[in-house]
Amino acid sequence: MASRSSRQSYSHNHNNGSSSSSTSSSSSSSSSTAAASSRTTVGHAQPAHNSSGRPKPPSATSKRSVTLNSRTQSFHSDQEPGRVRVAIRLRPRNAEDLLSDADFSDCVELQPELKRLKLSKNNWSSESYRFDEIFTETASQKRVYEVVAKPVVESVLNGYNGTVMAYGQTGTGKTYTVGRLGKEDASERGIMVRALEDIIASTSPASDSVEVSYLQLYMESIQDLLAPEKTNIPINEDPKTGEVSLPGATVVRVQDLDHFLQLLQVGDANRHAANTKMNTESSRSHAILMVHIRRSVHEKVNDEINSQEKGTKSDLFDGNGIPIVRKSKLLIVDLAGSERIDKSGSEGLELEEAKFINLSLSSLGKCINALAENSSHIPTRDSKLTRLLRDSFGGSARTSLIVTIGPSARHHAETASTIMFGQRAMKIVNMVKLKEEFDYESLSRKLEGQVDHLTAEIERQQKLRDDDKYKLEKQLRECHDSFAEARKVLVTRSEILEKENIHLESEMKGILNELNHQKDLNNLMQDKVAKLEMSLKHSKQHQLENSTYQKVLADTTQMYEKKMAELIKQIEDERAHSESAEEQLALMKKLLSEHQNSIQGQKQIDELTLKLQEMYQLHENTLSELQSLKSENKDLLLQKAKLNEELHTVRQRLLEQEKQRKGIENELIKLKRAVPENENDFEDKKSYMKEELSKGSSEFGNRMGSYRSNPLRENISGQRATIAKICEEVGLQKILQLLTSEDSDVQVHAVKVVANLAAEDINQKRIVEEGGLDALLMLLRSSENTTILRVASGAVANLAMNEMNQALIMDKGGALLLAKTASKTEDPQTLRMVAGALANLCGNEKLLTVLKEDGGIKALLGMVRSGSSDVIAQVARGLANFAKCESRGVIQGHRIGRSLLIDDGALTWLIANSNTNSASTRRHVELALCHLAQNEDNAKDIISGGGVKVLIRISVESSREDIRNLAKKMLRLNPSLQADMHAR
Ligand SMILES: Nc1ncnc2c1ncn2[C@@H]1O[C@H](COP(=O)(O)OP(=O)(O)OP(=O)(O)O)[C@@H](O)[C@H]1O
Repeated sequence: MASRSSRQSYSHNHNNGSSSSSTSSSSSSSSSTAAASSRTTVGHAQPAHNSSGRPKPPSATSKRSVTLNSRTQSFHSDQEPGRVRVAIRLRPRNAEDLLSDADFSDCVELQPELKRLKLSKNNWSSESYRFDEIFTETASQKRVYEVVAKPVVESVLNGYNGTVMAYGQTGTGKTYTVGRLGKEDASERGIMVRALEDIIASTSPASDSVEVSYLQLYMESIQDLLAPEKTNIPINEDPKTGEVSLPGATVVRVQDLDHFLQLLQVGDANRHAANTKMNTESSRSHAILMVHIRRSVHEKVNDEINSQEKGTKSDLFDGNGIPIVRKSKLLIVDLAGSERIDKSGSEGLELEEAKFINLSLSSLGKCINALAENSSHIPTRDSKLTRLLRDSFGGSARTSLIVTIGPSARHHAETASTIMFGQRAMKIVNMVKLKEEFDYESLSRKLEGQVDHLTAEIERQQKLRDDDKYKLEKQLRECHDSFAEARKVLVTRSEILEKENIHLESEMKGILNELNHQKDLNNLMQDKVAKLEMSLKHSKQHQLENSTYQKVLADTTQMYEKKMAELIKQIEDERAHSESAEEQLALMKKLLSEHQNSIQGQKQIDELTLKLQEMYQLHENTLSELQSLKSENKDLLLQKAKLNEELHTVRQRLLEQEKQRKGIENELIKLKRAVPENENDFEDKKSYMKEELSKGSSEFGNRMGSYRSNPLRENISGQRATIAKICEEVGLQKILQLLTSEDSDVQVHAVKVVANLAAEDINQKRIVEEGGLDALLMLLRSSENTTILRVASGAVANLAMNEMNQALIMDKGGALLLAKTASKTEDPQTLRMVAGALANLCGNEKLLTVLKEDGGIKALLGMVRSGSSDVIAQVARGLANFAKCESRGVIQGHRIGRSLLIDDGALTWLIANSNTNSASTRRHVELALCHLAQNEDNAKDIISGGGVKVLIRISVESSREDIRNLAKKMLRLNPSLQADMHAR
């Protein structure tokens, strides 16, 4: 139930929808509609409104839109979005009604079409009431669900909290309406099952979660119906949001409807039911089903919100599709019966139950009255039920109430009060709020996923690039190799060609020379032939002229002709030779040109070079591509780093939020728990342990064992650890400053913390160094507060355990102050602390004289007046310490004279209390007497005080063997005591 301040700004008072008539039943239309319209104009949260661009609340689910009939819509009309809706359901007559109400007269008459109910007091008077819906006894479970609960369920699916509750007298059908499992007949299913059916159908297990807790509130104790051993579960109320939660309750994630049915069955089996006279199946507890829905909001919606709320969200989230979750809670409550105790005939435990039920229901009624009347105080804290339902009435949830009534006139009074309850509830207007938040967890998961994806992508690209690079380098190497090979081949070939060329050229030269020679010869022959022809001509002339010579001439001619033929043949041969030489030359030339052609290989080299250049270019390109990929890679890495940073920021925020929340919770708890209630126990045990340790008692080991396992000790060490942590966080200096605070409460807490710190050896030095001892002594000097005096004395006692501090305490007048404190208080706890402190100081041999002068011994002895065995035990311990130090001084030879204890009357007290019942006191008294007996100078007083007899008894009867032996030794070694013994 919301606080008055928040509610006032949203709600508006509403007229009662009832009208009464005396002789006839009138269906007065005192208009709740009119009132409702006035309510909606008063700045209501308007969840149905979509002007803000937010998803339209309660009327539609995002996954499965469920069509509502006109009656459903009017029940949850958008006109009054936050008002608590109330429906009446009339149970059919049962066998008992039929038996008891012989005349079948009903006290109620339903007018469902008018949404009115007439309640007849008697035959002549009735009252008419208007409700949001009226269900007759024939109304089906399905219709009841669809009208009353389904709109709430849809609203919850859209991110609003919702409550559906059944209220009514025992046996009127609350459990039937709300909790019926309907295992055999699905049409019988109640609201819980139907609600979960819809929720499961409208959510996706991949992105959403549906979790349930099932509890009962029985006799003001919340019990987990899914784990019945969990009882008394505390209620947690968020001081900021007012959200109510039960951190100790079992929360089960629902897998499917069968799973939920199983859970419900287990819960129902555990539900405590006691029979009453009115209904053998009566539920004596309030059953509460809590359904927590967490839904991821679609990206689109997210974008819409981002665009609507630009500037309000951090840049980090802009355009990134940050997941948003809607968390909502549905409460389905089956209240225990609202019958009157006297009428139910309850007795014994059932009477007690009924009282608790009445307590919770009546405080629910009070809250509803207060809310309906716009009261400034809503008494939500009166019962656990109202604390649990704090948010359901006047809070931020959408609430439907189904009021169940029976028809019988016998229950007129209960029915009337039930109806009035419903009427008042109708006036309450809630401030329905959408609860959306960034899903930092899934954002974190999403970012992690992105980072992983990017990392894998970078690695993949890097690998691809490495592969490409490797391939290109390989190709390049191969090109280089083939280029070098080709070059080598070309060089060899060109060398060979060169050589061949030179050879051919020289051969050609030779042929040319020969040809020229042949030509010359030819010319010569031609000249010769020409000359011969000339001579032949001349001869022929001579033949003519000289016939004698004709024959010779003929012979000569014949010879010359022969010779000419020979010469001609020779010329032709030469010609042929020349031709073959020319042919050879042509061949040579051809060969030469061929060779020259082969010189074109050079061109191939050039081409290859060109090709290589191209490949170089390609390589260059690849390199530049590599370069750009590298820079892309760099960008990706930068993006990754940015995402990591964002992830870190988000995690930090999550941690901070969590830390802040825990910090606030813990601070309170810490402050409450910081100081153990009974630190004295610890002190006792600690000094006891120290003492026992110093004696090396064998039985101490056993005791120590049991002490270690003592839960009190564990508790105290836990508290000590908490205090040490606080000290670490707050700082000792600040805590010590608080000792001087003007607020005595603060002083009390501070001195308790300091006392606890002082109990630990490791803290004592620091406390003294930082002025803690001065502050504690100041408190002893000035405070009148018993607690402060007690705890400060305890703290001084703790510090006085440390030998280094003992002289300081004495120097600063600690003994005087302790003595003064002892004289001004009668509080045994304080006296015990003071006695403990003085007893610790008594253990320092150097301080004995000053301690006595400052009145320490007198103060010790004075404190026995309290009669407290704890105080007396400390006194005895102090005297034993004192006597022991003295006897040590006597043995070492630097102390003479009788004991300082004797003047102050300690010996007399020791002798008188040597037979005390307290084992601890007795042991210390025995020890003190033994040590006093060590000093010959004390003998006279011991003898005169009757101490010899006591020492003899100690030597025989002491429970401790070492003390018996010590007493025997003293009696034997002290001559005066020996003499006295013999004289007896
Ligand atoms: N509308 C209904 N139709 C048929 N039977 C009904 C109807 N309402 C209640 N009953 C029957 O009446 C009996 C009492 O109902 P139920 O146990 O639900 O009452 P209740 O209000 O929850 O009682 P209690 O407060 O004691 O738990 C049951 O047997 C139930 O089946």
